[in-house]
Amino acid sequence: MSNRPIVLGIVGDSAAGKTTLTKGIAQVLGEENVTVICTDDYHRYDRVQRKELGITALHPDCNYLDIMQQHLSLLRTGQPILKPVYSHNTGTFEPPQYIKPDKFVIVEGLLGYSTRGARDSYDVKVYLAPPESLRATWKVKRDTMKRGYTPEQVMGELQKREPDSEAFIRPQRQWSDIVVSFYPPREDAEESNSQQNLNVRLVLRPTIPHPGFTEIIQSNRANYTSPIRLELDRDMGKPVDVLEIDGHATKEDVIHLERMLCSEIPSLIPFCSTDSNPDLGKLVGTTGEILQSYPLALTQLLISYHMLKAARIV
Ligand SMILES: Nc1ncnc2c1ncn2[C@@H]1O[C@H](COP(=O)(O)OP(=O)(O)O)[C@@H](O)[C@H]1O
Ligand SMILES: O=C(COP(=O)(O)O)[C@H](O)[C@H](O)COP(=O)(O)O
Repeated sequence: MSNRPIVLGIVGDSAAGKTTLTKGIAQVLGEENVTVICTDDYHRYDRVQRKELGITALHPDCNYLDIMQQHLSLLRTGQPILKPVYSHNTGTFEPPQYIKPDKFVIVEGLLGYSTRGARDSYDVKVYLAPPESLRATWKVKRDTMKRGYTPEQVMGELQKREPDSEAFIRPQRQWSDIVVSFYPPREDAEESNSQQNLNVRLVLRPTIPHPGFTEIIQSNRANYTSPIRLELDRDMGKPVDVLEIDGHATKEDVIHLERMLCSEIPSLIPFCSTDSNPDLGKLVGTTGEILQSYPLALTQLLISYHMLKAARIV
C-alpha cells in the first residue's frame, strides 16, 4: 500500500457533471477515505469583481493557479494545506480551511490540468465532456435552482464564456487518461436530454493500463447492437479504445463487466454491484429527483478500479 494519497483529477466545464461523478466515486471508495478539493476555491476574484472586470471564472488570470499547483503537490506528498474557500451560495470568499489529505484525494474543477506542474500531481486524470446542449440544460437547471441565477442570466453567461471554454477548458481533454461523456440516446430527443437512460462513452487512452475489456466483451455477444461495446477510435488525433454503455443496458448486460472489474481488486468486491451496494449509479437529478443508471455505476467502478490499483502498486 502506498503511504501517500492517491490523487484523482476530474476536470470539465461548468455543469459538466464533475460534482456528481466525484460524489459517486467517493461513495465507492468510502467517504471517510476521501478528501474532495474543488479548484473553484482558487478563484482570484469574487462574483462582483469578476463582473466589474469583465473576466470569466474560466480564465487562468481569474484563478491563483500557482497556489493551486503548490497545494496539489503538497497534498500528493501527504502534507496539509490551508485552502481558500469560495462560496457558490454567496459568490464571495469565506475563511480558509485546514485540510489534511485522506487516503484518496479527488480534485475537481475547471482548470486542474492547465499547468504542467498541476498535471504531474495526479495518478488518474478524468475529463468530463457531455454534449454542449446537455451541459447547457444541466447548467440552467442547477444555477437557477441552487445559485440564484435566472435562466436568461445563465444562457447569457454561457455565451459570454464560450471563447474561454474553447481556449482554456476544452484543450485540457488531451491530458486526460479517461474522457467521460454522458449523452442522450438521441440528440434530438430534447426531453431525454437531462434525465434518465443517458448512455456513456468512455474514451480510454493508453496512458494508464486499463482492464482487459476485450476478452469479456468478445465472449459476451458483442456486436454493433449490443448495449455494451468496445471500439477502436481516435481522440484528438491519438488512438484510443472507446467503451460505450447504453442507458438501456440490463442488469445481465452489466454484470460480467462489474464482476471482471471487481475480481482484479478484492477490496472493490463489496461495492461492485447494485445488489451489494444499492447506492451505486445513483444521482440527484437537476430537479432533485433520484436517478440510478448502469452507465454511471460502471463509470464509478472503472475509475475506482484505477484508484485502488494505484494504491496497491505505487
Ligand atoms: N451523469 C448524469 N446523469 C444525469 N444528470 C447529471 C449527470 N451528471 C450531472 N447531472 C446533472 O447536471 C447538473 C450539473 O452537474 P454537476 O455535477 O453539478 O456539474 P459540475 O460539478 O461539473 O459543475 C447536476 O445538477 C446534475 O443533476
Ligand atoms: O464555472 C463555475 C465553476 O463551478 P461549476 O463547475 O460547479 O459550475 C462557476 O460559475 C464559478 O466557479 C463561479 O461560481 P458562481 O457562478 O457561483 O459565482
